[in-house]
Amino acid sequence: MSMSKFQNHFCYLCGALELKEQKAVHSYSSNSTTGKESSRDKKMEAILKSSFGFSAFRPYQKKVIQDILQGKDCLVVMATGSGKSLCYQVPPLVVGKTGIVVSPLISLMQDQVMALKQRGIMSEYLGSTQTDSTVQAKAENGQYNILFMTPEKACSVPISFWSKLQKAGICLFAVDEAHCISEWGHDFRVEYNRLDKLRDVLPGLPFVALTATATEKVRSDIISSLKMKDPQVTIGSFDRTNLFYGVKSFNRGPLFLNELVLDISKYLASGGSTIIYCTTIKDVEQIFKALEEAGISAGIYHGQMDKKARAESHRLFIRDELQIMVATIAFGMGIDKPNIRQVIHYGCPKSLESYYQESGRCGRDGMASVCWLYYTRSDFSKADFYCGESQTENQRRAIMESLMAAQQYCSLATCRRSFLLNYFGEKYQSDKCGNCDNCIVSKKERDMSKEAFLLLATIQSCRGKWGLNMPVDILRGSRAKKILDAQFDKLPLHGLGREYSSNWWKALASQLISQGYLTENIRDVYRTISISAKGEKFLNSTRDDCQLPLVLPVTSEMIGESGDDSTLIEAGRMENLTKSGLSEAEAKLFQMLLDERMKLARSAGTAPYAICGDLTVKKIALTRPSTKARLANIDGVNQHLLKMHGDLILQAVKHLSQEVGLSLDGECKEDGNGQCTTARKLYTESNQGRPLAPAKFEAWKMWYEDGLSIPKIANFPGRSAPIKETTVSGYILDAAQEGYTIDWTKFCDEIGLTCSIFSDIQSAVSKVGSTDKLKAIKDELPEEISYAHIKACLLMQKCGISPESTLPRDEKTDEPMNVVPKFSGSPTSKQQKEEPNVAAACNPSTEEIPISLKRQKVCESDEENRIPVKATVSSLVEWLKNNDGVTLDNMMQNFKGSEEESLVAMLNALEGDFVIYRKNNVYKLM
Ligand SMILES: Nc1ncnc2c1ncn2[C@@H]1O[C@H](COP(=O)(O)OP(=O)(O)OP(=O)(O)O)[C@@H](O)[C@H]1O
Repeated sequence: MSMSKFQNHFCYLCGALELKEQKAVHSYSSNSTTGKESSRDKKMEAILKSSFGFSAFRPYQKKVIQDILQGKDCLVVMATGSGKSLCYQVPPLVVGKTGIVVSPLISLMQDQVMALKQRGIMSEYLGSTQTDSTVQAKAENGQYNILFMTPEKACSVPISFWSKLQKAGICLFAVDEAHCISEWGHDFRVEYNRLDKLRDVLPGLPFVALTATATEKVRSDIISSLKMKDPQVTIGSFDRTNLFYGVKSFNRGPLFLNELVLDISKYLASGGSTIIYCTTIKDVEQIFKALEEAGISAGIYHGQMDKKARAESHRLFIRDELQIMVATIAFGMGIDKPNIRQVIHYGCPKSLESYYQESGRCGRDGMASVCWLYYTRSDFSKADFYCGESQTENQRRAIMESLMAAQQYCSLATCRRSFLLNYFGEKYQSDKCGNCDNCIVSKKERDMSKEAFLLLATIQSCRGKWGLNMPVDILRGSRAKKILDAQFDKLPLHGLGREYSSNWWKALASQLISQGYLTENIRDVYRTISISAKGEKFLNSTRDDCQLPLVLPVTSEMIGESGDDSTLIEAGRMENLTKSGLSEAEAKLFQMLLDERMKLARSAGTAPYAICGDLTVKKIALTRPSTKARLANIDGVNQHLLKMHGDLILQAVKHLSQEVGLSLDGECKEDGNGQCTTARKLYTESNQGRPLAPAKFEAWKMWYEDGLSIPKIANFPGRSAPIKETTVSGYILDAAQEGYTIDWTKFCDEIGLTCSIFSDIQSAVSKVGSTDKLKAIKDELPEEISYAHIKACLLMQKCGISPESTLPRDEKTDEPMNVVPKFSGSPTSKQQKEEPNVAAACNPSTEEIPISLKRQKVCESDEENRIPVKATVSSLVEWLKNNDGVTLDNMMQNFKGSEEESLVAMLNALEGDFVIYRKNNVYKLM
C-alpha cells in the first residue's frame, strides 16, 4: 500500500473508531465511578496480581478482557509491547477454561510458554516441533490454561479434539499477529486464511484477533476472514513513550565501525540487550567481525545461515547469554524479549512502517530504551533495489513513497515522535516530545538564506529534470561528463558552493523539502527535484541588496563544516536511561541482582526475563524488601515467583544490600503506582529470645514473620519430607517458651483452643493435681483435646496470658466461659491484668508460678460489646470478604482491640501468602 493510502486509511480508521472508543471509555469510567465492581472484575484484578504480579491494568486491557468474558468477538490493534498478550491470558484464568492462541512462529510460542510456566500458568504448544506426544491428549482434556497452536495445527487436528476440548471447557480462540491473515499485511500467511473453518466447529466461542499493525484494509480483511460478528474494535495509541528516538548520519568505513564498536562496548556495561539491524548480510558480517576483534561476543543472524545456527543464536540472545545480536531483518517477528534496551539500525530501513516495527522491539517491558538510526545518504538511493521484485508502477511508487518517508524521518530537524505518529495517522498533542534527539539537543540555528538561494537557483536552472545530485554537483564545481554535456559548467552558479560538502547541500535540501520550498517528484524508480511556489516566491523576493532571512537548524550532517560546528549533546545514552532514578549504590545493587537473576534462570533452564522483568528487579533494588510481604507488594512479583524463588531473592537482597552499604526496606523513589511506601519495622532484634534449634527457629520465623499457617509450614515445598502439624505447633510453643514473640490469638485460633477447652484442661489439671505429667492430664480429657492444646494452655498460664481476651468463644455451646480457679498461688499484678495479650513473648525469667484465674464471663454478649473487637487472622479475612477494598485506618476502626502493629503484621503475612493484595494502600482479597 502506498504511504498516502496508508495514512488515509489510518486516519479514516482512527476517525471512524473515535466515537466507538469514546463510548467504551465513557461506559468504563461510569462503571468505575459507581464503585460497584462485579465479582468477575475483582477476580480479574486478583489474577493480575497473583499470576502476573501487576497491580494495574494498562490502558484498554481491562476493557478487552471484559469484552472477551462477555463472549464478544474482538479486534485489538495496539502497539508492540503495549500488553496485548495479557488480554487473552487473563480470561482463561478467570473462568478456569482453556484459551487457544494461534501464533505464526514456533519460536514465539516456545518463548511464551516458557514465560507462562514461570508464572505457574499451565501452558503448552502444539506444532510440528512438539516432541511431547502427550500434549495433544492433555490439551483436549482441558489440562492447560493456555494452549498455543500453529495455524496449520489448528486446522489439521481432528474435529474430535475440538469437541472433547469443548466438553472440558474452552473460553476463547485468539489469533495473534492477526495481520498475517491479510494479503495487505506485511507478513501474509496463507494458512491464516483457513482459520475461519473453525468458526463452525466452535460456535459461540469469542474469536479475538490481535495485531500491532493494521491499516483499515487489513482490519476489514481480518474481520471478514475470521467471520467476526459485530466485533469490538479497540485501537490503542502508537506512542511508545519509553522509547528514545535518535538519528545520526555516518560514512561507511573502518573509522565509523571503530566508533560503533566503542559505543557498543559502553552499552555493554549497563547490562542491557542490543539488536543491531543491518540492511545487508555483508554489513552484518562486517560488524560482527569488528565486534569479535574487539573481544565483544555477539550473536549473528541472517537468512543465509542454516536453520539450526539461527535457532541457537536466537536461543542464546533470548536467555541473555549474548547481549548483542547483529542481524538482518530476518531476525524479526519471533522476538518476544521484553528487556531489549537498544535497537540500532545500521543503514536506513526501507520504510517507516518497518522502522517502527523493528525499533519497537526494544523496551517492551516499559523501561526506558533507545532506538538509534544511523544512515548514509547512499541509503536513500536504494529505491531501484527495493523495487526489484515489484510488478506494477503503483507498487514501485508505494515503495518509493515509503522510502522517502524514511528519508524524511532521517533528515528531520523537528520532533521525531511527532513525525512518526502523524505518519501513522495519530495526532500528537505537542510539537516536542522531550524524548528524541531533536527535542533534547538544543540545535544551533542560523540564517541560511544565502545558501538556500544558491541551491534553489541552481535547481531552477536544472528545470526539474534532474534529481538532487546534479544541482549539488554543479554548486560543488564538478566537471563530470554529465555536467559538461548539459553545459552546466557555463552556469554562473557553477562552483559557488565549494565550501560545503555534497552531504551538507543535501542536508539543506532535505530541510527545504520539509519546509515546502522544494518538491520531490517520483518518476518510476527515479526522483526529480523542482522548486515549489513557495521556493519561487523566495527566489523572486531575493535581490543583491536585500535577502530575506531564512533561519534553519544546523542538523547533524551539517556539523563540523564552515562554522557549523555546534556540539551535539550525547543524548539517549543507554547507561543513563536504565539506571535513571538510582543512586550509585542502588545501581550497583541493581546490576548485582540482575546477575543473581541470571544464575537463577540458568539453574531453572529458562530466560532471565521469564523469572521476572528488569523493571521488577529495579524496584527490588530500590525497595530492598526484607520480608515476603514486602516482596509480594512489588509490581511484577507474582505468587509463583514468590513461592519458587522468594527465599533466595530475600537472601540475595539482604547480603547484597549489606555489600553495597544499603539498609533494607528502603523507600521507593519511583512513583510505582503507589507500590513503594515507607517501610514499617515490625519487630526489632530485641523482640527475639534465646537461641533456638534451627528447625524450631525456622518454624517460628515462617509462622510469625512470614505469616504462614501451621499446615503450610508442615507441608512447605523444598523440605525433603513434610513434618507433622503438631510438631510445628510444638516448635512454635518452644519458641514462645524461649522468649520469642508470638501472636497468641492467632496461635489459639489455628490450633482450635477455645474457652471451653481451656476450661476443661484447667479442670483436668486440678483433678490430677500437678502439671508435671501431661499424659495424666490428657487421660482426663476427651480424645479431641490434644497435647498441643494442653501445652498451649499451660504455657499461657505460665506467661500470664489472659485467656478471656485471647481465646475464641466455643462455637458449639456459645456458652460463657467458666474458668474455675484451680491452681493454687496468687497472681502477680501482670497476670491479673485484663488487657489482651496479642503478640506477647513469654518472659523466660518468669518462675513457674501457679496462677489463679478469676472467674469471668467474657463471652457474654454485653461483655463482648464492652471489649473492643480484636482481630484474628480468620476474623480479619472474614471481615475483608465483606468489606473488600479497605485501608489500614478502616481496619483499625473496626478492630479497635488490636494494636496497629499487630494488624500490620497480620496483613503482611496475608499479603506474603497472596491471600490479600495491596494497591495504593488499599487492601483487597485475592
Ligand atoms: N498491566 C501490566 N502492567 C505491567 N506490565 C505489563 C502489563 N501488561 C503487560 N505488561 C508487560 O508488558 C510487556 C509487553 O507485553 P506483551 O508481550 O503482551 O506486548 P504485546 O502488545 O503483545 O507486544 P507484541 O506486539 O510485540 O507482541 C511484557 O513484558 C508484559 O509482561
